[in-house]
Amino acid sequence: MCPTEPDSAEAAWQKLLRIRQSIDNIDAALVHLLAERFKFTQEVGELKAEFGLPASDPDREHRQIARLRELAVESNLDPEFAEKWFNFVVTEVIRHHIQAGAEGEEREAPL
Ligand SMILES: O=C(O)C(=O)C[C@]1(C(=O)O)C=C[C@@H](O)C=C1
Repeated sequence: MCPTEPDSAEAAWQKLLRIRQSIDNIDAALVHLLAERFKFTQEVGELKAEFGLPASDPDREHRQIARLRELAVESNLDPEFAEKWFNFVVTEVIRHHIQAGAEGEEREAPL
């Protein structure tokens, strides 16, 4: 048996708990990072709504996807997954931008 492998069910359980602590920390960091990203995209949405800019920017998205796919490969992460994750987040951002634009229009033209 490899010396770093747990040699009993108890040792395996201790190792699982230790690994889960790191997974918990990473999940917390991801939530914090996503919250920060959405704070910034909210600012972008307000800017776009104020100046009548389109909610989505497909060129920017394509450039980001190419960049993130490269970073994923370098980091040994599946580039398909990186692209899916980005598209999932951006779809939500665009939904917020459209909502912000509609609310801005309502404020400008009340019934
Ligand atoms: O950079 C922008 O213009 C944004 O609105 C942000 C963002 C993103 O979340 O990365 C979202 C929508 C656009 O299609 C492109 C990028």
